[in-house]
Amino acid sequence: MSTARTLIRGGLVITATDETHADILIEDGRIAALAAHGSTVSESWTAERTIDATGKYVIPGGVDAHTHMELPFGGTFASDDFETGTRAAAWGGTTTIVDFAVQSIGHALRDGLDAWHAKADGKCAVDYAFHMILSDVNESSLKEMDLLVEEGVTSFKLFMAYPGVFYSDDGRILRAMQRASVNGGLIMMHAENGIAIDVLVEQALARGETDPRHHGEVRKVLLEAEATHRAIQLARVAGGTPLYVVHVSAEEAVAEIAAARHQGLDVFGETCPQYLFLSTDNLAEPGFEGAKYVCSTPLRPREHQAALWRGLRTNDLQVVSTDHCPFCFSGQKELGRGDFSKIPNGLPGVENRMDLLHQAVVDGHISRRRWIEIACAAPARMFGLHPKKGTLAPGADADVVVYDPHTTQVLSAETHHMNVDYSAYEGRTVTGRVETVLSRGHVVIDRRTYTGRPGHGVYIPRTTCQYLN
Ligand SMILES: NC(=O)NCCC(=O)O
Ligand SMILES: [Zn+2]
Ligand SMILES: [Zn+2]
Repeated sequence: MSTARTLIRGGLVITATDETHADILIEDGRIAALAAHGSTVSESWTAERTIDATGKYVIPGGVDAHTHMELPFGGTFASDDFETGTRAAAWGGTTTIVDFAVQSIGHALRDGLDAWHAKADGKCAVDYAFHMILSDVNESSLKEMDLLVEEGVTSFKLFMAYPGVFYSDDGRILRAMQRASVNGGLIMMHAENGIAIDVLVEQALARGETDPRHHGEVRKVLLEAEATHRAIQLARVAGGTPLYVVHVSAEEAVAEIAAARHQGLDVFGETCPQYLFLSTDNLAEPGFEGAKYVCSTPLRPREHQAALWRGLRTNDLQVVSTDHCPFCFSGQKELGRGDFSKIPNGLPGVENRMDLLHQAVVDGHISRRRWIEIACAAPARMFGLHPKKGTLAPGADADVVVYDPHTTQVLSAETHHMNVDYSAYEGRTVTGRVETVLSRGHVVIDRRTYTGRPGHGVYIPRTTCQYLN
């Protein structure tokens, strides 16, 4: 479908590598050209639509490489489906999500992938792609991995946590890694020692420790660090398979990744806004309020945040994704009243990521270019979406956000667009707000009005990782 020739004029164009006052010409859903603002080249451009970005930032649409729309978990489903979740993503300046299709135990990868395509097809407001969760590594699922890589599902998440659900033992992990080292797939790891955690859960419950804060206490830092270390060693044994550790929350886990990278290994790390902005203080909120903050890996004591920020600055951590996996407080998180282990794991955040990371720019944790690197460019390269996504360059998809860096907003469930009855950041004031969003040249948010539609977003098959050391 062709879109109007569009001009975005007068903004500060920020990519992972440059900041320039430039105008952008968009044609047929792609960026046709950039030229210095006021230059004879850009002055000669004409278009059916001109967006005035004076005083604003013009940035690539966000790439959120870790979402779970409608994930079945703990006897319920994540409360955002692909329609509501991708609309919320658009509101928050994210124009591509990579969600996780799930292989159920005893089923083929293909069954899981087909099911996720059916959930997403015709529903999405912005573009989407899939990783595959491997819950049942066996001869036939290993063979299927090769086919999936060929068709554009090029990353596979394995779990060292959640025994009996998604868990794989070390032998299965090693086999999947060996296969990935041949077919080019990227192994993503949920690195927590789930077997040991389950013992601690049982012992805590036997002592009558049932409140949400105990979720954080049993999922120990050492068990995240140990699993991270083990995953790295298994990847080495498998022949140096690239490894991407998801939702890193603990300083000690960052240290394992940093040490591996120091040795030149292809080990990468992702963290999430909840670990950067929230802490065990939230899990310990009075009554059952802490349930709102139950996710795995868990929130950590505030002291861990400095190591995560440092990792993001030094590139020991490369990506910030949301792990968006919302469950309503009412009726869903409440499943775990009286037993923290029954609280569905996951936090909402797909709408908040770009703003929270801009706040990190305002607070001096990261530079503006690093903001774009960790939220747009790196996830696009890591997951084979570059050069279509994650940057503003001729030929790239015209996924563009006009961002107002001066307006302040208060994050709240009253005003957010995610289908969940609370905000993990309720009442937090942030500086900066998405103003206008284009997805492949279509305006989907027009000066704070939603103008998108379900089905505009298309499935994007991916190439293999473009981020190797
Ligand atoms: N992170 C979380 O608590 N829920 C989603 C599933 C996962 O990523 O492990
Ligand atoms: Zn996980
Ligand atoms: Zn996740």
